[in-house]
Amino acid sequence: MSELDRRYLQELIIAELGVSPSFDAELEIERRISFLADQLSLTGATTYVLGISGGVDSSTAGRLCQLAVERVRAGGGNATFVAMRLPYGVQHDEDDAQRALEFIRPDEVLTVDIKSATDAMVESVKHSDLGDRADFHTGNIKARQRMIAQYVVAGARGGLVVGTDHAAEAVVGFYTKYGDGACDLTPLAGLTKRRVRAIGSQLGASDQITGKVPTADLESDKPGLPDEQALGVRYDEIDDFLEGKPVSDEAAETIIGHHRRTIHKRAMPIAP
Ligand SMILES: Nc1ncnc2c1ncn2[C@@H]1O[C@H](COP(=O)(O)OP(=O)(O)OC[C@H]2O[C@@H]([n+]3cccc(C(=O)O)c3)[C@H](O)[C@@H]2O)[C@@H](O)[C@H]1O
Ligand SMILES: Nc1ncnc2c1ncn2[C@@H]1O[C@H](COP(=O)(O)OP(=O)(O)OP(=O)(O)O)[C@@H](O)[C@H]1O
Ligand SMILES: [Mg+2]
Repeated sequence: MSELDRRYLQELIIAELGVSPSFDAELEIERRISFLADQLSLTGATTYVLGISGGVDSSTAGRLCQLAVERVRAGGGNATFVAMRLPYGVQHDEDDAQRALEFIRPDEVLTVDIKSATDAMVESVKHSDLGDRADFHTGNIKARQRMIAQYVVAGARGGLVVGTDHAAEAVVGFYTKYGDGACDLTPLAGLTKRRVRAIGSQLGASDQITGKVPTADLESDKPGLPDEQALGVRYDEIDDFLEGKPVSDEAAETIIGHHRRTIHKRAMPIAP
């Protein structure tokens, strides 16, 4: 691909994902809290539901949700934030998840262990050929079990499920389709990873939270596998690409390759 073609594609992707050329953490916090508060009155929902893993994305989105529901209540409205802990058995970095909850100070914490549901599904499909990546596919079952748990709570409480997708994940399609990719609204949309960290930090998250190595943590064989290792590209490079800065040929090709292979995840289902 020529330099000019690549540059053009970069601009198209930046526009597709709505990454802003400038960034002010305070302004973005205000804009996103207002968005979350407004959506409750617009939809008639009274509850936000979000899984809290201990990672920076859910910590930041969770705090924004809590601040939004507090704002709605201060205005006389009815709104609650339910933070869900969704471990698969015992989470190896449970301390980080507890630190995230201390930072968020959610109205309610609900814990659902997704292990039995995940294991039951694995057992039920084991007669089908899962090939040599069974642990990888089980990881996607975990993400989808978390989705089910959040949707049942949202359904029962007149709530909406909050997603943590942002531009740096969306561009490479690094999420499970209809798993953590399934949600009703995405308050972090358009942000690069470093901007999510900056917002988290501005909201008062500790360095331990904002500096935590990003991990999907879905594969039992590879606990805490860093996203950057799975993706083959660093978030700093993804962020530079999305902020319109130059990146190495290798990084650009990796990002564009992931983007191309995951177009279907950012689109409606294919129809005739
Ligand atoms: N061209 C096409 N047009 C329409 N649909 C297409 C398609 N190609 C695949 N598909 C469908 O998409 C499916 C594959 O997508 P999907 O099921 O998502 O699975 P896949 O993309 O293979 O795996 C999910 C990836 O996201 C990562 N992840 C997941 C969850 C959370 C996080 C995190 O960062 O926290 C990361 C995970 O580590 C893994 O690398 C196929 O099984 C097929 O059903
Ligand atoms: N163990 C878990 N408990 C509760 N929710 C989870 C868990 N693991 C993942 N999730 C949900 O799935 C989302 C996607 O995970 P992802 O790893 O992208 O985000 P994160 O863990 O918040 O941040 P990071 O990407 O930096 O690790 C999380 O934001 C969270 O809402
Ligand atoms: Mg994570």
